[in-house]
Amino acid sequence: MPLHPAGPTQIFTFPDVAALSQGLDTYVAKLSAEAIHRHGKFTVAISGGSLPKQLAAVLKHNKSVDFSNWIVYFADERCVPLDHEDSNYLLAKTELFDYVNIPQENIHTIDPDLVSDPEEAAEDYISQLAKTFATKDSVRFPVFDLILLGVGPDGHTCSLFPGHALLKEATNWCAYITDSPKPPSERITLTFPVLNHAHHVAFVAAGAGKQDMLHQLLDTPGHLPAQMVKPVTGTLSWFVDDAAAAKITSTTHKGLERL
Ligand SMILES: O=C1O[C@H](COP(=O)(O)O)[C@@H](O)[C@H](O)[C@H]1O
Repeated sequence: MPLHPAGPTQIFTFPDVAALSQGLDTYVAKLSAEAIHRHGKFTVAISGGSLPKQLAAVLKHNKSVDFSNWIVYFADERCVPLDHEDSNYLLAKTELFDYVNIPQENIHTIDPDLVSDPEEAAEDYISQLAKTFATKDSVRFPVFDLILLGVGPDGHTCSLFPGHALLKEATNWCAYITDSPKPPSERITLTFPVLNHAHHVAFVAAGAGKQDMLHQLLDTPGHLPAQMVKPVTGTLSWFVDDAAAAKITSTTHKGLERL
C-alpha cells in the first residue's frame, strides 16, 4: 500500500547520525546546485530542534555549495528574542550560519520586535515570504525548493501539533499558535499548504527516542501532523538513522543510491 497517494515516500537509512549528516550534505548540496542552476537561488525552510545540528555537521564544511544564493526561512519559530536559548534562529546560526556565507538579508527571521504579538509576527512573516515568492496576490502558495522538517515524539512537525485547530489551516501561509503543548507556548509556523507545495520535503529523525513514532507514522495510516505532509507534486523523503528506523517495517532504502 502506498504511504502517500501523491507519490512514493523515500526512506533513507544510515548506520548512525554521522552517516546521516553525510547523506543530508549530499542531498542538500545536490538540490541547492540544481535550484541555483534553474532559477538563480535556493529557497529553503529549516526547522529547529535536533535538525540544525544534524544538517550542519558536514554541510557547514562543504565548500562546493553556493551559500551566497541561499534564501532561508524557518519552518517554525518560537516567539522569543533572536538571542534566546529557545530560538530556532539562534540554533541554526550557531550550527550553520556562523560557518557559511549566506547573506544576512537572505535569512528571514521572525521580527524580533513582534515576538510579544504572535499574530502580528505571523502576518509579518507572510509579508516576508511574499517578497521572495512574488506577491500574495500573484502566487497562491510559496513553492520552496526544499523544506527540512523534524518530528516530535508526539508526531508534531513544525509547530503543527496533534489535534490542534491549525491542522485545518488551508489559506494562510504562516499561522500563529499561543497554546503549543511543547514550550514555549507562543510560536509561528508554516502551514500544510506551504509544506505540501514544496518541490522537495525531507524529514530528519535520529535516535531510539523516535522509534515508536516513526513506526506509527510510516507503517500505520493516520492523521498525525507528520502524516499530513503529502507534497502535491514534490518529493517526500525521510533521512533516519538505524536507531530511529529500528521498528519501521515498510521497505527501506539503504544509503543514497536512489537519489
Ligand atoms: O519544537 C520543535 O520541535 C520539532 C521537533 O524537534 P526535535 O528536537 O524532536 O527534532 C522541530 O522540528 C521544530 O522545529 C521545533 O520548533
